[in-house]
Amino acid sequence: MPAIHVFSEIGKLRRVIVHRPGREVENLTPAIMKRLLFDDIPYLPIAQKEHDALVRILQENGAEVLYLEQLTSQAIAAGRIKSAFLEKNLQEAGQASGAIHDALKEYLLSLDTDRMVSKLIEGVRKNELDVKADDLVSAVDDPHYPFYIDPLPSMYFTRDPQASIGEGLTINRMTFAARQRESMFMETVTKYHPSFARGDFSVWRNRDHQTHIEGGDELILSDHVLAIGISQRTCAAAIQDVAKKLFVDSGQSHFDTVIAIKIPENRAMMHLDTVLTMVNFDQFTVHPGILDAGGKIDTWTMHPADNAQGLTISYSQDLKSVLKNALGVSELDLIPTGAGDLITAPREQWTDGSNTLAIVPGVVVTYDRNYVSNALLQHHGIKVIETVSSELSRGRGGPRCMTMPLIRDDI
Ligand SMILES: NC(=[NH2+])NCCC[C@H](N)C(=O)O
Repeated sequence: MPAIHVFSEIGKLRRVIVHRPGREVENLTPAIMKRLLFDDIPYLPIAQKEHDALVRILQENGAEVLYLEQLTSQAIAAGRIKSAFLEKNLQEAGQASGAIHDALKEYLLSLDTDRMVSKLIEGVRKNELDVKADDLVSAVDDPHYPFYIDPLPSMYFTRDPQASIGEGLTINRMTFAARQRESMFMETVTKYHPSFARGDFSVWRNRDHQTHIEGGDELILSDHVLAIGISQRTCAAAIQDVAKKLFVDSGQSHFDTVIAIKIPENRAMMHLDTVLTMVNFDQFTVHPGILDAGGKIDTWTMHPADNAQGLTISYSQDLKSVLKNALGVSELDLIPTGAGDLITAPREQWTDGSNTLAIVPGVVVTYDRNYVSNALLQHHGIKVIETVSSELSRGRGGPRCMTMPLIRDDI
């Protein structure tokens, strides 16, 4: 089996990457949480229990669960790149040189590799180090700001900084500075981890770009169709870039259809998977808030072509018929989040009621708190496995965001 094999959103989940929330979450304060993309501070011991419960569900249903920080640490050991990995992190964390850089480097290198990797995620507080500021960079450092290295509290949403597509992945340039370092970990894994050493996968797009794309916007609808959100986090240029790459490398990619779907740019709906996820061959959850009064939404479908752009584009506002055509199904069941109720829909969308993780066709993992959406899914014949969600949901992501599939069975 190649290192990556994901040709659907719903094929039986076999191998998946997660990150158990750690002390980075306890490094949030009201003063910095907004910038670090949190609306509240999760209670860590409960968040960890909830995360462990999610992992157990995945394992009991036949998935192998891998932890991103362990993979990173193994990759660093295999590549003997501890110092280089640290240096790159320091640079991107804004500590490229000077006395602070030197003190951080000495301190972090003295830790064993596992601990160093965790520490780069948790963040480094100023009171952990004793720095003699004998250079300008260090002298002008703001003494009231508590961190030398910011925490990465969104790290448990492993879906976003990297996303599998077919037998490859995108390693993403993240939109906000708060998350930019996150994709460095998977970049290192794909370069140095023994499980990726056969090179039997493609990097469709790496993190060295100026335009942004995030995995929450990347949906694998079938073995030849992708849907990608144009959103707060993903721009048209990046989508077109991925489409071209997939079309040109068609020998390896199989993908001949990319549907760009424009969703509102706001905090609650930062990615396509917060408002639209696939739960079965012909069934999706959809947040009614993305459709206008006439039930319309802007979509552009791209196919490969022998022209200067290398692709054709067709525009439509009829999401249902676009999806039906692309998937070759005669009927499509769009199941509204919160049963489409004026209050329940936005409330449950806020806690990721639309963010389902399919583990086989027709079986999804969802947060227990979104009980109206869950009941409706069941009513539509979907088997719903509920997972506990009081604290995890405070990070604004659900079961799909917290899981990055590496292998799914074909359907
Ligand atoms: N695929 C997703 N919807 N991910 C949710 C990410 C939440 C994270 N706090 C952020 O704002 O970036």
